Amino acid sequence: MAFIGFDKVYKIYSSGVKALQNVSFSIEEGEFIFLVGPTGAGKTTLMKLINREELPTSGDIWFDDIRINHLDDGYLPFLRRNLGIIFQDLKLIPSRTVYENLIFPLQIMGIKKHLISKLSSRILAMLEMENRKHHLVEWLSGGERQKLCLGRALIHQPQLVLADEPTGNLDQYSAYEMVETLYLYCREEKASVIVSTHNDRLLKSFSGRILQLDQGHLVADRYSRVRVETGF
Ligand SMILES: Nc1ncnc2c1ncn2[C@@H]1O[C@H](COP(=O)(O)OP(=O)(O)OP(=O)(O)O)[C@@H](O)[C@H]1O
Repeated sequence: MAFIGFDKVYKIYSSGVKALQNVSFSIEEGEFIFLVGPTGAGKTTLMKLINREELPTSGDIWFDDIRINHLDDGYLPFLRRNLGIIFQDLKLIPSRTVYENLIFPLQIMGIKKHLISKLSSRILAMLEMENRKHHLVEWLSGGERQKLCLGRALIHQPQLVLADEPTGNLDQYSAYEMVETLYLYCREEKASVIVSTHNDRLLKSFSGRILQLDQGHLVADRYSRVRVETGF
């Protein structure tokens, strides 16, 4: 059984927009996926279906042997424990510190203080933001906020990471660094990672599977191989 499975999924919003049409694919554990397609192709919708923020109009979605479109709402926190999500609108609390924002998901999960301290130190070191730990998020640059979101998504060591346009406001080097972090996380933790992007240069910098949507249809599913995987 695949780790993630979409089986003939349709998503038609109440406005009548057909955001996804007859989409079927499967993803194995440890796969790194770029999700591409023009504006409005359905990339965010696809991620929201995996996160159970939206339900499909028809078809089934499987996550680790569980048919999540039939999952009782009471089980959603268990589903989301296995997910790390980087949203387009970041969802940080600007009036709180870097540290407070970082550990927020761990507190919700009821993780013990000593483990929170260990996990947060590891992530702050990974982000090279130890000296920003007590800074308010509103003092950070856009790129630093995006880095913090990346850390917050990975801090609980999820099995699946969904990153929706995580490099949107970043310069090319920072975008590369962010995807490289996700790429290494995928390899080291054997986690699956789905990154939606409009940035073609990133596709040329990392080997991986590319799922391409167009007007709600999955129009291509291919692999790209890059000979040298470090540096631009
Ligand atoms: N809540 C909603 N209600 C109605 N229509 C929606 C809703 N969310 C998205 N849509 C529509 O569904 C289609 C797919 O949107 P989606 O955000 O999934 O595309 P996308 O590929 O992520 O686009 P972008 O690259 O611009 O972020 C678009 O036509 C969009 O306007």
